[in-house]
Amino acid sequence: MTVRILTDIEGTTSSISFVRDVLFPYARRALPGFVRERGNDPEVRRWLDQVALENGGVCSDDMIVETLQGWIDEDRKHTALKALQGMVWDAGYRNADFTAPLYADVAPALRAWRDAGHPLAVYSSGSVPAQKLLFGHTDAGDLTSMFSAWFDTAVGHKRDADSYRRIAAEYGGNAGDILFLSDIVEELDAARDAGMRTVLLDRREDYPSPRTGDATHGHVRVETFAGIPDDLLT
Ligand SMILES: CSCCC(=O)C(=O)COP(=O)(O)O
Ligand SMILES: [Mg+2]
Repeated sequence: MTVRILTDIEGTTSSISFVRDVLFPYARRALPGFVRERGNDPEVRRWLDQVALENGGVCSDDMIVETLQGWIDEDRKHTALKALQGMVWDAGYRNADFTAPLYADVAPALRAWRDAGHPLAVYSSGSVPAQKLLFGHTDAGDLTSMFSAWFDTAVGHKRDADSYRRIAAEYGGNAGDILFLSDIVEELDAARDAGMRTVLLDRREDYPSPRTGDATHGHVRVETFAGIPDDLLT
């Protein structure tokens, strides 16, 4: 039996501050120009129309942009916002406005797991195109080829056990042979309810006060990928 690894991004492979202080403000600033230039592109329009619908239907593009900026400020994990953010970040990565910093332990661990035969996959609220952009432009180079599967909120929300059941069905193998890595205990609870193995990433840079005891909800807790116990990988 081969253990398959499924990893979250924000707070797990990359710092929360990169997402909140670099990616989100970039999207917030770039959205008005992006909607002006690409708002009639059907792939963009369908998401803008979805936002308008949630706002009662009839909405100017300026109102849609304001709504989206409000959702960014609230860190809403809305599929339309996430799809649009991915398109906006595309220009940022291509123009080298930023690269994606990974925690130093991440690329070596991913390589070691891949070389040991563990399939690797991502599950993030960020859209699959945004995930591929991030792993394609890391400070450790383009890591996209390491991953064999990518999941976003198209399978459901990350605190819902059914999302993990759907991932297990698509990713292959039994849920019990999938190890999910995340910094959010509620996501780990949902993965465990679906039968997956779980590890809580409790990174000091993101969480200055260690989460121990009851705060771990009984999930194995580590501070880096290097600390993940071998028995969870066999
Ligand atoms: C795919 S990178 C952008 C991250 C993002 O938009 C986000 O909401 C992070 O969510 P995660 O599920 O990775 O914690
Ligand atoms: Mg996270």
